[in-house]
Amino acid sequence: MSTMLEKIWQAHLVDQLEGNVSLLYVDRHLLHEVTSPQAFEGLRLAGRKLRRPDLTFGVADHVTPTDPDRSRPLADPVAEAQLAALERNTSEFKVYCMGMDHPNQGVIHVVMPELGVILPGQTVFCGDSHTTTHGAFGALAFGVGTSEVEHIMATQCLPQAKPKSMVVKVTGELKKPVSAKDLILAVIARLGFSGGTGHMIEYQGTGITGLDMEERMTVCNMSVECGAKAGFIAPDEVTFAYLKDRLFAPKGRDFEKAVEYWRTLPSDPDAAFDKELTLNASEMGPRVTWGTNPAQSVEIDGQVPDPKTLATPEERQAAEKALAYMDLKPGALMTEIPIDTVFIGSCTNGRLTDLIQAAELIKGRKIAPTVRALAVPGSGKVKSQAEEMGLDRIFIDAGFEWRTPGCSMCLAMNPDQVGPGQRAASTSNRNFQDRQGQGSRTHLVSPATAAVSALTGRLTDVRKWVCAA
Ligand SMILES: CC(C)[C@H](C(=O)O)[C@@H](O)C(=O)O
Ligand code: SF4
Repeated sequence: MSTMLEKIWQAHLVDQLEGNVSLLYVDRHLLHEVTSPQAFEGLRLAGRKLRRPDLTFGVADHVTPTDPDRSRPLADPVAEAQLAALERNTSEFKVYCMGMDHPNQGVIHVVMPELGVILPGQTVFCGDSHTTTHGAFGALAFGVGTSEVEHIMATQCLPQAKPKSMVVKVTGELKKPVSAKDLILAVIARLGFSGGTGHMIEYQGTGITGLDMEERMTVCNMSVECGAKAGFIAPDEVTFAYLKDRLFAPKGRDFEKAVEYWRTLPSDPDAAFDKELTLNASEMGPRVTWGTNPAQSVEIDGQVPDPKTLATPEERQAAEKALAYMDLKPGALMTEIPIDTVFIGSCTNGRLTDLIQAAELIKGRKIAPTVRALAVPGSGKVKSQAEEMGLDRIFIDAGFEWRTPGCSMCLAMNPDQVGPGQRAASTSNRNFQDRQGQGSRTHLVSPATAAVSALTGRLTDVRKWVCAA
């Protein structure tokens, strides 16, 4: 009668500390250039060794420019220092690291799964909130702070209070072109910006088991956006097939033995959860955010809500503030909102299937002359696979910029930014004030919605587009 959370927690329990705090063993520790330099420095100052370099993996992504010209030193001295520190530290402490020139370099949450670094039943931590992505494999995975990064480096353990459990049951199946991104935006809208706080969400139901691994990663990636500690999905045949033969995954007989163990991980059918939510995937349409947090979304054929109609004073106040920042009027049709920037990429939607979906819609067409559009593969592997399929040509011929891998326009830590007052349709996961650049306005959407919106120059209902085409 255990949940998957209890099973994985129990299997990693090193010691029970005071209160509700457990000391957990860490199977995978992921590092990037923004949150690791200080932790390495702390380790060095304390004269400590890195406990398990073999369980630690690094990659350059956040400040890495996506310009194909990657000459060093970078123009931004802070970015240069962060990248140089990552390279120096991982080489000194003997950590496998994909620096800026490594062929597999890319966004950490895209790169690690595709190399088979992440396996079901593992504990996976990283100084990055979207570590929740790896829950797609049935791993207990979430972001930690820089001091915790240092703690893991030194001990390979992490003290943690056990979160509460929540099950989100998604019945039915998505009706294409409605996507996993629309699904998770709908879940977050239902739960609210902090509705998941203190909980670990397990996603269940046909709406989830029908998704491929890339779609499951999109769902788990955004779990943190409703305040949840993490989200995860029980491993199944889809998971095992994805992992087989990946670089760091077990091979041959070891793989079979691992699968036997992985099959024991799913929550028992009668396991009890602290909280439960049910949604029907077949009723979902494409979604778009209108506000400045990812819970503020409606379906694309809807309207900007009137703050007065919202349930609580907090929601009303947040909506008023958001609409002022976004320069939107209550009642405006979402499909009448013009956009000038389109970003397809990030750890939410920078994988091969995301690029394929977008490319199918723009093939042989041109983006609106008022739009700047970026297609940014999430990793070197995604980029080369996309290029083998000729997707780069489709994007370039349509007027997109085809970039090299990195976090890019997802956050304003590198040269890809949305200007003040500009409005973007973005496949990333956060629409906070100034997120994509000072004064930038972000509408979170799926790759399909981003693609058709690039063509029309306004937020567009991909269902109508598919019918018309
Ligand atoms: C820079 C990093 C610490 C941050 C995170 O924790 O998520 C970033 O990846 C983000 O998406 O906001
Ligand atoms: S792509 Fe965006 S959300 Fe993902 S790790 Fe990079 S900055 Fe964070």
